Amino acid sequence: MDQEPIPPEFGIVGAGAWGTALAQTLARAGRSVLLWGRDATLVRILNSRRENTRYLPGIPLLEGISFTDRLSEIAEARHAILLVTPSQGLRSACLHLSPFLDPHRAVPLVVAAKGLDAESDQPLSALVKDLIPAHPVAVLSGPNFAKEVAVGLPAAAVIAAQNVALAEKLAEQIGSSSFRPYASSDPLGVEICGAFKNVLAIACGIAQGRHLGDNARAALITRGMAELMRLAKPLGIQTETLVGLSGLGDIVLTCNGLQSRNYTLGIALGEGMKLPDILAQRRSVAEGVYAAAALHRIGLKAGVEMPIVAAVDSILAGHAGVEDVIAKLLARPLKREI
Ligand SMILES: NC(=O)c1ccc[n+]([C@@H]2O[C@H](COP(=O)([O-])OP(=O)(O)OC[C@H]3O[C@@H](n4cnc5c(N)ncnc54)[C@H](O)[C@@H]3O)[C@@H](O)[C@H]2O)c1
Ligand SMILES: O=P(O)(O)OC[C@H](O)CO
Repeated sequence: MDQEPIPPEFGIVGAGAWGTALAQTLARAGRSVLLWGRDATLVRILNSRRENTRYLPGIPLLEGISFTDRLSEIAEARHAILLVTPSQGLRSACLHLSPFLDPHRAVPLVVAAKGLDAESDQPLSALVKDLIPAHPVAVLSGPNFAKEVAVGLPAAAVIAAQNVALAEKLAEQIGSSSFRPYASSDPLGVEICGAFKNVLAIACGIAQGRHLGDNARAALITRGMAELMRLAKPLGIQTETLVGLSGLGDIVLTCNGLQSRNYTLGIALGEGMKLPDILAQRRSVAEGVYAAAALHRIGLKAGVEMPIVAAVDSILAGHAGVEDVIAKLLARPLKREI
């Protein structure tokens, strides 16, 4: 008699660079993983070549990973389901996944995308909770370029959940000798940091593209941190989160790293390219393009001054040119540092 196949320990929704890298790190930790991609052609390539030729070319994928284009199979995952679509695709991914989930088993859902829902300005974990209320939700974030994680270079991340025991359990299950997740009880803080760093990386890229120098980048990063600290207060975000892996850690990485899609998008803007032309040349997502407007609105609602976020938003929306925005930022009245 044929035996029923054992469901995978982890399901991953989204076969882009990060979903694939997370599958790889889980497989390296000895976990069984099923990776879902919505594009059947890519899934066929993944199955036949065991390489994500589109989003993570040149990296052989480990044996513990299987691939599917059927979301129903992901719902069987025993430990957790990682949600790794771009932020603006998460709503539809949840709506498609939800009917297959068993609310009585309530497998944890882990948001590994970095952004905010542009329809509601909600953090993604809140969106998932709204759409799939019976399941516990956690978030995974930190300074992690997909390619480095995929080849097994050392990296650290943070896993946050309101119930910190869940975050600790997931950290145990996901961690390995090359990938160290730290647990946190501040999912909102981790998500706001993850969205914010992408916007700041675009600002730093613009400065780089305009050849404004290293001093300007250091000033932008530091004043960006000041904006984040101001926003953190009314939102109730823990200070430790701001200087943790999802905050300072990811800002250090993304605002300097030529591997960053947000930073390089900023460079192209600074060099004078138009946003639609930059986006048309890219296959991969640059989340800061969507997060800037949402964060700007969140700042206004909270009564918090966020000049760098506002500047990036106005450039991306085509309301102002790069030169004007830079001149305006530099002409702001002098004030106390804090
Ligand atoms: N690439 C990285 O280094 C990295 C690291 C950490 C976090 N992240 C975050 O992970 C998320 C995904 O990024 P990525 O790098 O994997 O993106 P990517 O551009 O490499 O791939 C995105 C994938 O999502 C799929 N997709 C797009 N819309 C979808 C939808 N509506 N439903 C289902 N699938 C959809 C695409 O087909 C593609 O497979 C982003 O929020 C990003 O900020 C990326
Ligand atoms: O390429 P980016 O700019 O999306 O950055 C990737 C990761 O978020 C870095 O932590």
